[in-house]
Amino acid sequence: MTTEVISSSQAADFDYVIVGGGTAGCVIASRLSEYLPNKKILMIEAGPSDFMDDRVLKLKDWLALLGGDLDYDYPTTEQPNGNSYIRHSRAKVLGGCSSHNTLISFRTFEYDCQIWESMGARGWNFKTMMRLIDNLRNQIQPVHSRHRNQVCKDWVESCSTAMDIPIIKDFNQEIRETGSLKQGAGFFSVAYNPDDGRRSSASVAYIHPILRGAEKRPNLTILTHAWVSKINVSGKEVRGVDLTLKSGTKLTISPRLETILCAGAVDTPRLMLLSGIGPQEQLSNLGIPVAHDLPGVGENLQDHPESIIIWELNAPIPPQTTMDSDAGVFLRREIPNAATNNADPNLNPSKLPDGNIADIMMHCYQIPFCLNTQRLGYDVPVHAFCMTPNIPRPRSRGRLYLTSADPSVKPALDFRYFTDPEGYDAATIVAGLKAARQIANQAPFSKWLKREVAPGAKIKTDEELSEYGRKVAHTVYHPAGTTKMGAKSNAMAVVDEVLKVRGLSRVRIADAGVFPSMPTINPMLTVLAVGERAAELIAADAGWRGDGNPRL
Ligand SMILES: Cc1cc2nc3c(=O)[nH]c(=O)nc-3n(C[C@H](O)[C@H](O)[C@H](O)COP(=O)(O)OP(=O)(O)OC[C@H]3O[C@@H](n4cnc5c(N)ncnc54)[C@H](O)[C@@H]3O)c2cc1C
Repeated sequence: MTTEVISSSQAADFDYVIVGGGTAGCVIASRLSEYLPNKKILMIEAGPSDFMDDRVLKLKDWLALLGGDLDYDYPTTEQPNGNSYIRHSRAKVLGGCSSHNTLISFRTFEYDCQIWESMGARGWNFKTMMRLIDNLRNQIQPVHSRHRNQVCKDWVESCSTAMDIPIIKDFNQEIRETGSLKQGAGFFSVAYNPDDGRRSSASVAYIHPILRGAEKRPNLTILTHAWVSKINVSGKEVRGVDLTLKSGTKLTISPRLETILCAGAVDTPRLMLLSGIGPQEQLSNLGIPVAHDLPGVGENLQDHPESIIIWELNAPIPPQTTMDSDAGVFLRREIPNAATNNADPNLNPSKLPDGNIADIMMHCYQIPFCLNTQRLGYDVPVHAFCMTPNIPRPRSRGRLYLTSADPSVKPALDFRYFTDPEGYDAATIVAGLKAARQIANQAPFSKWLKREVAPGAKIKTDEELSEYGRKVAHTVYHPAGTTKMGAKSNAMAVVDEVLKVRGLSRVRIADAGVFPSMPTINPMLTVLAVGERAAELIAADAGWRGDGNPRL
């Protein structure tokens, strides 16, 4: 079972402490306790357990969790080129964001692995990523036929006809076999149980078997409702963390071996900065004593921005669905290998050619997802269908920073959306909106549509589409990169290729923050793979010799 209480005598009895029982944290807790049965592991989660909690477990109800009591709900700073009203949901519950996301599951592309390696993430190659993803415990499969409604099926068919692209039966099989996705449309693969519609989140797949007693892990303690407020640094060594239990009791945990930070791309850098680990100038200006000057903490903030185009339907959407966003389309806008012309050395330092892999992606939403259009005065149709073009490999880079030493003040998230000097990000959104209209004009999908609600027929030129597209821009909820992995020579890297924090001993980071750059696809499987690899690396340092598979 999970617990909300540990005593001060227990506090000194752990070998490893995992901060954050989220997507990567759950993988690491499960694997480390399996690989190292003689080591004691504590995982600390700020939120409650999701075990037997159908509010969380029923995938279709995901939207109801956003903005509620299980959401940290981070605002963004003013975005002069984009939308300043975006709220970034981050889950506060066991399983982290995999407990409130849509569980769309894509394998990492080979190209993204090559970019990572070119940025100093040695060993994070495609072969290794595929091995790690093969090893995941989540139940992942294409949306079941019983969850495919006719509107969505017609949409996929129209994507294929209008754009002259194939229908892909299994996106992940395609990535596994060819290394990427080029143009194509199809139903997503989703981490869920098609029989009961429940999530196969990180906690369900990795922790629930332990909570049910189906797997015995006497060496693992899962502490919920406990907030980690400080990483304790002595000299150049991390000694552990301070935390507050649900009861209000404060404890210091000093693991014998390592502290592993898995609080996510927002809360890991936030905790590091509040603990004095980060850019010296920022910390000194706020009066936070500097424990370790590390300039990259909070920098390199990335996301998948998306925009939206909305139609009113002339009939209600049939009820079959997994979570109202069951299918998607991948397109290619630029000429082959255009990425080699990218002048920014921080984005593609080795000028790696991108062939003709997808550079536009679109989800469909079978609900009125009108939160950003309504503010501009557009109406909200009862029966709606939305397409949300996003930027798979965005070029704008932002930063996360503290504005106060007060730990209750949320950090500033400045994504700097649509600020890349070449205007690549904005152009991708315009191309996506135009493609969406082409698809909407194509039968059989076109037969379902009554009218375009937003932006509406009056918005036509590229300039108009760009302005609209950026004003109503939203997030696919994929912040990453704020504690990036990189080569020793890169002063802005926060962790090395084995996830150890630069210049400090006995501490690693394993969450979406370590991504050197954003993978082309929705990132959850890549985060789970980071968790799997972190567990292998940590266990190997403690003498684990693996399961007989070669470690690349
Ligand atoms: C609404 C939404 C929809 C998404 N949909 C998809 C999708 O369909 N497919 C996809 O691939 N990706 C999706 N994503 C992105 C994906 O879910 C995340 O990238 C991924 O889950 C992040 O994992 P993580 O381990 O980095 O962090 P998290 O999963 O966020 O884990 C961090 C954990 O740390 C805990 N924590 C934080 N601070 C502290 C502290 N100080 N003390 C103790 N505990 C702390 C948190 O409570 C949380 O449980 C979505 C995200 C959101 C928000």
